[in-house]
Amino acid sequence: MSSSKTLLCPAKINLGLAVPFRRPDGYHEIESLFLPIDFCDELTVTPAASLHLRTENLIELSTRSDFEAVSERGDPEKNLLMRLMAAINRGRAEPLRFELFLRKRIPSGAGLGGGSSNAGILLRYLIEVGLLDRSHAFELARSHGADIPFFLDARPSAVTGIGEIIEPISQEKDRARLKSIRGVLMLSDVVVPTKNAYSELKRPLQPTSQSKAGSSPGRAYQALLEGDAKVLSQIGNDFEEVVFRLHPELAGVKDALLDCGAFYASMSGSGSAIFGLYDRMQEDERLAFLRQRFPAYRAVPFGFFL
Ligand SMILES: C[C@](O)(CO)[C@H](O)COP(=O)(O)OP(=O)(O)OC[C@H]1O[C@@H](n2ccc(N)nc2=O)[C@H](O)[C@@H]1O
Ligand SMILES: Nc1ncnc2c1ncn2[C@@H]1O[C@H](COP(=O)(O)OP(=O)(O)OP(=O)(O)O)[C@@H](O)[C@H]1O
Repeated sequence: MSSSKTLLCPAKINLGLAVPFRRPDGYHEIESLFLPIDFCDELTVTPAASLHLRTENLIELSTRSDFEAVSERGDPEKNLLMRLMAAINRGRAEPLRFELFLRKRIPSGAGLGGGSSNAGILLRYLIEVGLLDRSHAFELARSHGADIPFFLDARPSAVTGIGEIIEPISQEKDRARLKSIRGVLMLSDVVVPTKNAYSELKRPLQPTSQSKAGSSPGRAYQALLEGDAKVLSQIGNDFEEVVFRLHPELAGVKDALLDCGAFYASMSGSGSAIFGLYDRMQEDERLAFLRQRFPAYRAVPFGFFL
């Protein structure tokens, strides 16, 4: 392996996210439809004399400082990419040495899985070039973050367990429909630490369902393909209740996305990003309206990453 390779690291959104209970290990069981989107970071991997991280921070929000803290301008050893490489190299006689150049667009604390995507895409690349076997990569993914296993093969999937049970759900015949859907992401300076969001749910230890989301990923996916707003309106994200209580303005953003024609709108993951899904029409007008109404937010158009 001598040349460099640039890899896209897609963000994900959750269409429906149910959290029925807490487990004895402190993690929570989830049930969600994960959809990768074409809002991406870019990771360039180049063989080098030493292992190091170089970054370009393209996050246009105050939360850009969270990423600065884990860049070469802060403490790069805290970056998930470097933590993963350290774990891989601990088990090798000859350490892997790369320059990892990350162009960062996906904000942290947004529920978009940005850091997890960087990690999953790097692991996938190392599998592809024969430097890591699949089962070791999966174990590293699982042990470094609940969202990372999904990004080893980022495609529309029903995700359960704590995030490690992943069933790809889309078929080739769905492609045209999925491509016809346009989304808008509303990004803000609000950071929701994932750990706090889970503990605010106050879920019981035993597997009795307290979820309000009623999220069946299969049902959510069918309704998405059919654009069935009625079924989709019954599919929710359990985190909205606790996050909207702390940040009521986010509920207003979701309502505005629905008011301007979304057939579905929701918070992603544990927040704070809010997304709306639209049939492909009047995108420019929609973005102009949202940007004028919410000047403190970034309205980012997206499609699915297929
Ligand atoms: C909210 C989601 O984005 C939904 O897709 C994910 O569940 C979050 O996954 P993540 O950010 O990769 O989470 P991790 O970095 O592994 O965990 C952060 C913290 O969130 C809590 N956590 C996370 C995932 C999970 N299924 N149950 C949890 O209780 C744990 O307290 C954990 O210490
Ligand atoms: N490569 C990385 N990209 C982003 N954040 C990183 C990275 N490595 C470490 N971090 C740290 O991880 C924290 C969480 O970042 P991440 O991008 O996973 O956001 P998130 O919105 O919490 O994701 P989730 O969808 O899992 O809720 C950041 O605040 C940052 O300190």
